[in-house]
Amino acid sequence: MSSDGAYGRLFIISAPSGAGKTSLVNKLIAEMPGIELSVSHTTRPQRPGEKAGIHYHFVSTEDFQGMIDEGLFLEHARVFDNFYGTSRTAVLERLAAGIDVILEIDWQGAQQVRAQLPDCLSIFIVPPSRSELQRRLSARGQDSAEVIARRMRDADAEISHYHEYDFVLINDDFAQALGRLRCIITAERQRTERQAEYVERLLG
Ligand SMILES: Nc1nc2c(ncn2[C@@H]2O[C@H](COP(=O)(O)OP(=O)(O)O)[C@@H](O)[C@H]2O)c(=O)[nH]1
Ligand SMILES: Nc1ncnc2c1ncn2[C@@H]1O[C@H](COP(=O)(O)OP(=O)(O)O)[C@@H](O)[C@H]1O
Repeated sequence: MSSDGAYGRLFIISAPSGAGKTSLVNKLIAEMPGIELSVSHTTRPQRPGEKAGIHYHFVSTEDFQGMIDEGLFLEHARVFDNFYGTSRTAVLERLAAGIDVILEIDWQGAQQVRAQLPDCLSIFIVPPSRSELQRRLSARGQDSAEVIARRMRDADAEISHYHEYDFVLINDDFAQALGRLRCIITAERQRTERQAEYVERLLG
């Protein structure tokens, strides 16, 4: 718990690959104090430009399985033939310290987190169109044509879970989508139960 007695809020962000969730979240975190991104573990190969411990904790399938066996994941899932998971202690310690945490995870992970921490707030990001999604995946220039084709094939399956989320954001104009994301986080921080201690102190 933080010095004012409040736990951090947990935000889940999901989107089909290439919709822009990492770009939006990185920008948000850079400009907003008190909110951090959870760094996932993955068995996927490191992309050029990605840094271990910053973008992901890159681990072998054997080590990932060991972490599952030890119960170290809050959630984990197989996505595009690789494993991804969120460290339980890293998230819970930050929430207990009053820091808001963002999880960038897929719909399977989102379901697992909601079942354990129902107070979390989840946001689904969609691209303006399929063709723009394909264009962004290609323009990112980090995946082979085969990997991009696989991600496009799986996009519909991810998007079909949009109704399980509290909010849906269309990432067409970047600045507008970022503004809307900021609004959701800010509104959540103003919830009555999160301000109650402050107001009670004011009342004496
Ligand atoms: N369940 C779960 N999904 C994750 C986690 N980390 C990333 N993902 C999802 O894995 C998918 C692929 O991520 P990545 O390989 O980084 O590709 P990108 O989304 O195109 O940058 C995305 O849909 C992510 O939301 C995690 O810790 N848990
Ligand atoms: N609103 C936007 N308009 C145009 N390009 C965007 C927008 N949002 C993100 N992008 C670009 O699309 C690509 C995919 O974005 P990224 O954040 O990596 O997606 P994700 O994390 O969802 O896979 C990147 O090259 C990024 O710069």
